[in-house]
Amino acid sequence: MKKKFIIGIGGVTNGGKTTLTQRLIKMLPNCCVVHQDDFYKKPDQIEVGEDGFKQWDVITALDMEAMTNTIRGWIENPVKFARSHGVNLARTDDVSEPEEQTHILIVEGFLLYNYQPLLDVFDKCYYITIPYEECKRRRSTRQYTVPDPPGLFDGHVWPMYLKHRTMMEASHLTVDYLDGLKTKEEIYNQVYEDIQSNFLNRL
Ligand SMILES: Nc1ncnc2c1ncn2[C@@H]1O[C@H](COP(=O)(O)OP(=O)(O)O)[C@@H](O)[C@H]1O
Ligand SMILES: NC(=O)c1ccc[n+]([C@@H]2O[C@H](COP(=O)(O)O)[C@@H](O)[C@H]2O)c1
Repeated sequence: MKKKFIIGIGGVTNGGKTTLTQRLIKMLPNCCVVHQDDFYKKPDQIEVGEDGFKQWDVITALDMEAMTNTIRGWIENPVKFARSHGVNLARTDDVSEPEEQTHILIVEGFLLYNYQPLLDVFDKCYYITIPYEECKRRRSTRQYTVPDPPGLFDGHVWPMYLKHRTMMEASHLTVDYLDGLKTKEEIYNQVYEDIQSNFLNRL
């Protein structure tokens, strides 16, 4: 029986991916996380488009090879990965050895399903959506390491989101959509129960 599961939490910027991920990793056993944002290239390596904006919301702004290698490291040895990332493993006195237990990796990011080499690693693909107005409102209060210049949301962020979502939908990947307008609690409960019934109760 398979005992390693990779769960993607993708979706629009400010949809609530990180919020959901933080709650899940607290509650799921033997659960590690990879954040796509950690693989951003340095600001001076980000291309400037014809529109004058730095192109932050495209796949080439991220070191996807490094991210793929990190995920492959977890696949090869989730116990070693967990230990080296300070993740507590389930106690071994009343269950099996760590190597025999179920391990979960959550991969979180806004462009998860637009990089071909990673598409087949996911056992489950969630995708959080929120409408334009709510996204723009949440984004306006968000502090990134590099602040958004005026006009970036309408000129780059939102159009790139629509473009990448259309590309994902054309890829025939099976995606479970999550309504990011629901409360944090509702979204968490929905996903937690889904993971429990799909991956944990079946073992
Ligand atoms: N379900 C929700 N309802 C209302 N606000 C939310 C919800 N989930 C997240 N937020 C808020 O939206 C902002 C972005 O959340 P975050 O989890 O960082 O999104 P992402 O990782 O998708 O960019 C934060 O201020 C967070 O508190
Ligand atoms: N983490 C960074 O270094 C950085 C810098 C500039 C913009 N961003 C923004 O981060 C967004 C993606 O992250 P979220 O899905 O967490 O919002 C993109 O829309 C991008 O414009 C991130």
